[in-house]
Amino acid sequence: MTLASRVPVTIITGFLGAGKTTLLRNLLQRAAGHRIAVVVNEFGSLGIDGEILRGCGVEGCKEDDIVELTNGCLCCTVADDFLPTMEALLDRADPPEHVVIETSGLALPKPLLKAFGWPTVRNRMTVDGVITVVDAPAVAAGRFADDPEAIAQQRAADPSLDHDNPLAEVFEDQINAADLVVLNKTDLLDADALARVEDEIRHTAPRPVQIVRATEGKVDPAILLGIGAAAEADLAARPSHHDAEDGEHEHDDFESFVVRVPEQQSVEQFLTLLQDTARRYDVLRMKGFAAVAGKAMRLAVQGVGTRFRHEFDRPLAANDGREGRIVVIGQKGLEAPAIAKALGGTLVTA
Ligand SMILES: Nc1nc2c(ncn2[C@@H]2O[C@H](COP(=O)(O)OP(=O)(O)OP(=O)(O)O)[C@@H](O)[C@H]2O)c(=O)[nH]1
Repeated sequence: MTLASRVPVTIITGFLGAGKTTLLRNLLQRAAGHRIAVVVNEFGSLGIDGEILRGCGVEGCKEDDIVELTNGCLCCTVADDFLPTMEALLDRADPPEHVVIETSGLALPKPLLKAFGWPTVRNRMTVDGVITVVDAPAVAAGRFADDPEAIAQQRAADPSLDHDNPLAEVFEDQINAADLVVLNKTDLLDADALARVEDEIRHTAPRPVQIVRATEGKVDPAILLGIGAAAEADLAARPSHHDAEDGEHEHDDFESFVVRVPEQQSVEQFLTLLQDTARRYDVLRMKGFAAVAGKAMRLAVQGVGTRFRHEFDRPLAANDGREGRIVVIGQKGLEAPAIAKALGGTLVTA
């Protein structure tokens, strides 16, 4: 295979709940007809993103075009899991024209970029672009900002300290790697606030970066695909906290677990319960499914902070039972048993 015919790969990154899966679903719908393979890596063990994408309803989008890597965070399992997956895609009788990778919301993209320099894929794939999806209202609310007082105190004790907020570190790495930033959820901010968020991103980025605004991840596929960045050959321009950490990074700052919840009496009560619990325990992300009394359809719920959405997404199968499951993700120290109790459920994994 000549260098010119290397398969382009687009990496979609962005913090938990920024809208990566929503953007990808939209892209698959609008780019129908192209042979796109999707690799999804999620933090939390329910495989919800893969299920959402499989249900995208796009004609010609085959089930085995969506590959889930659930064994830990992509950026730490590159050699074991990721590279063999890439090779298997390339070796298919009908290989994809384009590969899109959705990283977990906590992944630092740089180790993944580095993987494209490995001998087994170097001559066969090129990173067309890194797209970082940003949750505009979360930035505006200061989710990724350091507490200036706390950091000043901690720096006095440890001058090498960069951030006191682990979210700031992940956000910065994801912006640093970007060829394109999609500023998503613009429906939730006014023009002034959006302009401030854009300024903050430009200020964070180590080099000029293109920013496009979006709602519901709707961006023209022609903007997303075909950037032609060859990002794997341009690593020095993409500084990372991972560079200084000898290959380790701070997933220890975050944790996730699953809560089994009983059949719910009403959608409204359940949403209120989820919201109250997210607020009280400072949960970053919740997503999952539940059964509701008298309903044959499954209730899918998605929470980013205290903002929740829900839909009845598909009929419950006979073997689904009436018990639901919710993934809960937050910073280390989440009170898992208390959260499970607050949701009226049982803790499955901690
Ligand atoms: N208001 C609003 N909500 C949005 C928008 N885009 C996505 N969402 C919602 O935000 C939630 C998270 O979206 P996802 O696409 O699942 O986010 P993600 O980045 O894939 O999440 P993780 O994979 O868990 O990191 C969902 O409830 C979406 O419906 C938007 O533009 N506006």
